[in-house]
Amino acid sequence: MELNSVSSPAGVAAVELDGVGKVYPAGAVTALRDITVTVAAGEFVSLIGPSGCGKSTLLRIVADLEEPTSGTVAVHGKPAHRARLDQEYGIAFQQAGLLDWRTVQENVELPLELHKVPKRERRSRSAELLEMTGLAEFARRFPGELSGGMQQRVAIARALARKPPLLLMDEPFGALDEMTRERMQGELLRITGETGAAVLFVTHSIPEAVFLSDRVVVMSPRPGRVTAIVATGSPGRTADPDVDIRAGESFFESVAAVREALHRGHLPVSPESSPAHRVSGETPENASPVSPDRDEPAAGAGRDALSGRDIR
Ligand SMILES: Nc1ncnc2c1ncn2[C@@H]1O[C@H](COP(=O)(O)OP(=O)(O)OP(=O)(O)O)[C@@H](O)[C@H]1O
Repeated sequence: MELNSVSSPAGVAAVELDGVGKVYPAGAVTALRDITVTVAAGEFVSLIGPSGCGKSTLLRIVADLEEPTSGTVAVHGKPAHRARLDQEYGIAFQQAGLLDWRTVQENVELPLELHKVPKRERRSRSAELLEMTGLAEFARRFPGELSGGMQQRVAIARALARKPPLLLMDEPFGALDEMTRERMQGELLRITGETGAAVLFVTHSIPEAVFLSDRVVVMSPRPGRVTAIVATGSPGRTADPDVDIRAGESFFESVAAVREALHRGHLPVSPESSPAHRVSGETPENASPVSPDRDEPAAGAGRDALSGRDIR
């Protein structure tokens, strides 16, 4: 099927964040500080960090839903605002954001409608996506009749409708049961593998980040800074379908590396410590497996990245 998928300009990064900071005026909250990250065309990059460290804010800045206070943002070489107008990406955020008065099928077809894709093509594409997300029998239902997880799957199908060259996803699988979640992870990799789309993905799950990503960007507690990048090589994409990659030793090692980086990011930062590790332009090939932003080894007490409990 020939869809009007958007192609990424050759050699141009999908996302380039340079020195991005964000201070919310309400309460003068510094959410982000000096974030420099590049997502190459076709690359899968996850953001992981403790609750409130600014992951969603960063994604919203890329999507031009928030203005950065400092630094610059480019999406396929364009300023964020231009990229939004040109619909350079598909979005699937925590809140499904579906239109209540449209059926499931009509929600999925919305981006295609906006781009004047003929009806027959729209129908065939939405049918394919609803089949993939296990929602075929709910095509004519309305969002209010679905569970939260099902609504989330509709939002994912909609984000994929135009086969965009970039997907911005904020915990898209958070509300799904474990089996559906694993299936959707596999489907997402299959689809992005087929379309060559880059993905900037927010998750709280270390195994999910490792399974999906070429690189995992680890952030500190608020104000969010990049404290490490773990090159994981997208094990889910390269895996032999007959092998349970999640049970393998190298998968376990990557999970341990991200966990360790998260814990290190929780250690207090002294004013003398060096600035956050620069990651701009790093690729899966040249990124170090773990790139902490300080030289000191992890020592002393901190907070557990995921539970918020104290760790020793
Ligand atoms: N509109 C806003 N006005 C003021 N402060 C905000 C606003 N949005 C977010 N914040 C603050 O910015 C910080 C980062 O929030 P954000 O939602 O980006 O974090 P997060 O890492 O995505 O969190 P979680 O993992 O819990 O979803 C938080 O301290 C939050 O309270």
